[in-house]
Amino acid sequence: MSINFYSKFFPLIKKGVASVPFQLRPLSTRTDLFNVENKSEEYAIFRLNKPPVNSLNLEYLNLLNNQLDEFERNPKLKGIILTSDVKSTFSAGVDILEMYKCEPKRLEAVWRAVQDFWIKLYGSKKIYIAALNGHVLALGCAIAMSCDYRIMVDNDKTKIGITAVLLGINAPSWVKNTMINTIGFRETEKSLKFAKIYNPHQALKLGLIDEIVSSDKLLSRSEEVMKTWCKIPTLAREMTKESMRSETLGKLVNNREVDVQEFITSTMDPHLQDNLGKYLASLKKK
Ligand SMILES: CC/C=C\C/C=C\CCCC/C=C/C(=O)SCCNC(=O)CCNC(=O)[C@H](O)C(C)(C)COP(=O)(O)OP(=O)(O)OC[C@H]1O[C@@H](n2cnc3c(N)ncnc32)[C@H](O)[C@@H]1OP(=O)(O)O
Repeated sequence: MSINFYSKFFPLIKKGVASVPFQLRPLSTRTDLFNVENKSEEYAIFRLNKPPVNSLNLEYLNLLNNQLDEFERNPKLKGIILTSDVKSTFSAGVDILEMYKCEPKRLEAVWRAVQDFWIKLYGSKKIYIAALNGHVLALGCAIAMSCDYRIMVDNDKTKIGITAVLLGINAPSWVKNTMINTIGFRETEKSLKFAKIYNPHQALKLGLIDEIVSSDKLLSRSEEVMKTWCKIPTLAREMTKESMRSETLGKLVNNREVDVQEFITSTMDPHLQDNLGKYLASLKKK
């Protein structure tokens, strides 16, 4: 069995690795919009920081995609804890302003960047732990589900889920598949069909998250789990992850154009545009 999982799906990245020798990275990387702290050679903490809700627009997705590539290029790095510095929100998903009254070319670029992000994250050989400090909605939920493990703060007001259907959106098949692989077919069907939003205890019961901790323990517990997992034989862990995920991953990798066209067609639909306008207004009114 091939163990070269990442390069199988990212031949260009593979080419980059082959032509650019690995260089030692600085201890941490800080931009205005995220922060990477290398806790040891083996793992890093990756904090999203785009207030007010870490919404994902094209520029931010491109920035995050570059950072995922950066992680992938570091052979010593085994795992990443993905979290957010924004108070009470992990991510509210795609920036709705990218979808409302949008230019088709820009929308296409946004969706390709969303696909890239999911393919890189879901297809990574590294260990990703989602440390969910706050709300985890829509694409934010798909991102969390694409990690290997989810730990969420114990706060009844914190929400996790995907409510696409309320706006007339049929979630893309790779989002559905990611959810099916996390909580099973029946619960996914109920969750998406009825736009279910869960608090942490409901999500834990469902298996949508794996642990709940108090907010002051979120990072220490995530690091504890990460350290344990870093001790697992790397090759076997990577091969297991590949064998568990390659089928689902391949379904999007081999079907990207159809997925792009479906997204553009459904988003440009006047009825959906109308819904998005009302939804945006309701968010602003609060
Ligand atoms: C629209 C499509 C819905 C679902 C699609 C789902 C799945 C399909 C998967 C693939 C496609 C993915 C698409 C998406 O991800 S679209 C994004 C959908 N996201 C949401 O529906 C979340 C909306 N936000 C909220 O519910 C709340 O903001 C949240 C996260 C619970 C935080 O609440 P709170 O702390 O009270 O903050 P505010 O609501 O006051 O928000 C502050 C500020 O941010 C603006 N904002 C919130 N979310 C978004 C967003 N996703 N995009 C752009 N802007 C957003 C909000 O309007 C406020 O703006 P203001 O100017 O008033 O400060």
